[in-house]
Amino acid sequence: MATHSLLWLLIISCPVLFIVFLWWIVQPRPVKVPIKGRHVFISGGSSGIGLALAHMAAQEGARVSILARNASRLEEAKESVESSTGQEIKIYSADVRNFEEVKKVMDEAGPVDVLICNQGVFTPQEFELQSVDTMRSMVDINLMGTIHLIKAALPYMKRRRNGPPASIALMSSQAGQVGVYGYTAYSSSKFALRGLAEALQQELIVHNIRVSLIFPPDTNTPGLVEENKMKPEVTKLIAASSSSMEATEVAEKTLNGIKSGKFIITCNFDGFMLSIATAGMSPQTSPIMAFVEVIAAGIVRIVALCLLWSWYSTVHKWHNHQKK
Ligand SMILES: NC(=O)C1=CN([C@@H]2O[C@H](COP(=O)(O)OP(=O)(O)OC[C@H]3O[C@@H](n4cnc5c(N)ncnc54)[C@H](OP(=O)(O)O)[C@@H]3O)[C@@H](O)[C@H]2O)C=CC1
Ligand SMILES: CCCCCCCCCCCCCCCC(=O)[C@@H](N)CO
Repeated sequence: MATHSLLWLLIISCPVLFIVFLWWIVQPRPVKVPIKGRHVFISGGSSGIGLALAHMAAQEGARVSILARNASRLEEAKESVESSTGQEIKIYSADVRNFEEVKKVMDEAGPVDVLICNQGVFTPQEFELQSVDTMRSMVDINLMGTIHLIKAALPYMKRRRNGPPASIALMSSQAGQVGVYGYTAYSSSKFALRGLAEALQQELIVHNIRVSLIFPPDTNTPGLVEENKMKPEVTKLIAASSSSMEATEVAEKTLNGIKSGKFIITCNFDGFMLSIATAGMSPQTSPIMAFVEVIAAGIVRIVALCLLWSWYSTVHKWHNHQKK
């Protein structure tokens, strides 16, 4: 009897002690990043996920600025956000590829509290068929554009002295966690954001700035409608491994993740599994999530290997079908 209860005590106390240990070591420490009354700057805010974010942030009482190239789409976005939320928002027309333009915008917009680098372009195509120019535009807009935005906004963000933490959020993709057929250039540009975010968080922690990385699945946006017109069949089949979402749902996950100071922000259950499979050396602020990552690692790796097996079967089947 006594050994029985001792055994139970051990079984229960081991995980509890382990969680306490994780709670003690996780870095950066968990924080809250308030949105209300703060300056939220969203690039690519005139369409899709960015526009949904602008609506939501304005609804929550943030001072919202959005940036994109096309001036008339910016005007439309401004009208729609203002009429539905009653909050005034600022619009800026610039191409993120041009650092001088971006810098001018940031000088004019004033200090940003929450910078959401969401602009992005995606053209899926087999590597051998895709032109170097198309590839370069994805890397330039998705990666260099993000670097330009942060570079221009950071000096002002760092000048904040006290007050709640600031935040820099980068819109990656599930194709930034796993390479996917047809996304050679796009996946490169989105994987790169992870390295950027991990290194940047180490540099900015002392300035009380939190970095977040968002990994959405296929999301119903004007961008996706365009993308689907030329998506290779194999890319469609593989991307269907994760269920698709609405822009408002992704925006909600994003904003909640930013407010909780999360480093990795996942959007659906598949994305949650993917984040465990690719936890790597990314920071984890939540001791519970750290616990789940450790306990589930082995089994999730098996699931990942099975999924890869099915993806490779798809590729082979398609290849054989094409040869016929
Ligand atoms: N939709 C999806 O399935 C998924 C999307 N994502 C990512 O989410 C983000 C938003 O995607 P989504 O809402 O679908 O995209 P949309 O195509 O609907 O919107 C893209 C936005 O980015 C702006 N933009 C594009 N290029 C530039 C540029 N050079 N300079 C400034 N602004 C630019 C566009 O405005 P304009 O053209 O006027 O400049 C527009 O506001 C992207 O980073 C994308 O990679 C991630 C996973 C899935
Ligand atoms: C271990 C368990 C794994 C769970 C399932 C993982 C499924 C991964 C599917 C990847 C799909 C990539 C979609 C990219 C969307 C995107 O960015 C484009 N629409 C362009 O915007």
